[in-house]
Amino acid sequence: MKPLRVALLGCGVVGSQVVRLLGEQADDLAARVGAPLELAGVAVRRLGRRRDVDVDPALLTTDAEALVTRDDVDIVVEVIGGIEPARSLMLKAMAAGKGVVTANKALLAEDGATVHGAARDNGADLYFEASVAGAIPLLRPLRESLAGDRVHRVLGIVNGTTNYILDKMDTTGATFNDALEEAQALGYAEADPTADVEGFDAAAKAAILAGLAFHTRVTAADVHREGITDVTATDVASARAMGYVIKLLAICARSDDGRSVGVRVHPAMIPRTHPLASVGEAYNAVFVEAESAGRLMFYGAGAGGAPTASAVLGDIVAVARNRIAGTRGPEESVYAELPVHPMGETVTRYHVSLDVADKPGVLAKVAEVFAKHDVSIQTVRQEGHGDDAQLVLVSHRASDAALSATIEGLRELSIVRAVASVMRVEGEDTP
Ligand SMILES: NC(=O)C1=CN([C@@H]2O[C@H](COP(=O)(O)OP(=O)(O)OC[C@H]3O[C@@H](n4cnc5c(N)ncnc54)[C@H](OP(=O)(O)O)[C@@H]3O)[C@@H](O)[C@H]2O)C=CC1
Ligand SMILES: N[C@@H](CC=O)C(=O)O
Repeated sequence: MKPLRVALLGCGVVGSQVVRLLGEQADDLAARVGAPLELAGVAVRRLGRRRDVDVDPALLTTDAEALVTRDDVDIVVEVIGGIEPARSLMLKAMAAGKGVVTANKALLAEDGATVHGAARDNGADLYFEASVAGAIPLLRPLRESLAGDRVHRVLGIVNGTTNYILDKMDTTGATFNDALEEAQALGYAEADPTADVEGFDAAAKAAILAGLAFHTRVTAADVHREGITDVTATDVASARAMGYVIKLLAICARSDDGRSVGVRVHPAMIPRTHPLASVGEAYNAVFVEAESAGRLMFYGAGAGGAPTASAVLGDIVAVARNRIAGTRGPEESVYAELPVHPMGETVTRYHVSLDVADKPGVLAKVAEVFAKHDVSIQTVRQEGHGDDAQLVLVSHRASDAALSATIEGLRELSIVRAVASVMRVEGEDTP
């Protein structure tokens, strides 16, 4: 059988592992696909750079544009990252009739409409399993296995770098910066790690997940996003002391009436007994709650070269099989135009620590502010005395707007020296 030829765009952390797997597993892949898979070329930025894998120098090129339209190329794999030139190269490849595989969540979340539109208009395959949660097969189940169900909520840990940092801060007392450096050295972080620690990467993944789960269009700009740069060692330690752990969560949920969706990424305290609490290192875990299927949990390596390359290879095999069979994979299924509601309308709970004057009447004044905004207090306790006195409160569920107005009100109280920390609490009532 005639080989299927793969053009690889990018040979960094992920791309080098794609090259390795294509070489090491050539016989098995040929047997599974029904034809050999051959590398037609590898586009990079710097030809002379040392790589984690041996690449035949004759395959390397800096002319990615020429590579993606070559007649002898069947499948284009984009693992460059970022918006341009990745988008133009993928559009060119699809216009030239190639099947495309990508791990590029930033692009899909920013301009999925253009990329999916090009796949539709050109009758081209577009597979992107590696764009969310690394090795975990998550998008295919959402796109295909759950296509007959109604998904209500998708919730989980979708960024390996921030999970690695928070886990190390919690379990070894590592500093934020040391843990981030380790995550970078291990190949988990984005080229610009701000994307990880400020929550942009998780927000892009949340947008992709929400779009697939609810058959609607969600872009990164629609996602409420908070990163982990404000999470301090003290926050981590006090969460631990109270039986919680801090995780960066992505939460995509239909509203109760089903007419809108909420999509948010922020750090949250979850009880240590919650299944997500034990997700350590750069692992990811995602719950999907569907009407008939009930609650499903997906867990595995969320970042890193080899795990991500595993997902890329799965997509290459799918595209290759489609080409041999003369079929196409699933098109994007966007039929519901569900607005994304503002974060203020989302119902959450807050954990609040206040540095307060240690004198009678303080609790009453604080409680008055909560009551003014119609927010009910679930628990309250005092820690420390005198100059070290702190009130630690956990609210019942209320709209995020009411909760943030409560915090503003507390800041204005003269008996509150400082709002020491505010963190959302998740996972006590639901998984
Ligand atoms: N790392 C991970 O754990 C995961 C990454 N991803 C996604 O995979 C993609 C790749 O990530 P990763 O491998 O970590 O990134 P790297 O930065 O390690 O690799 C990027 C590669 O792209 C090449 N490149 C950059 N610009 C160009 C250009 N203009 N033309 C041709 N080649 C170019 C670089 O070339 P050169 O080597 O010469 O500099 C490099 O080989 C991103 O979209 C990322 O979000 C998804 C899941 C997990
Ligand atoms: N930087 C990302 C890589 C995988 O998507 C992460 O840390 O999760």
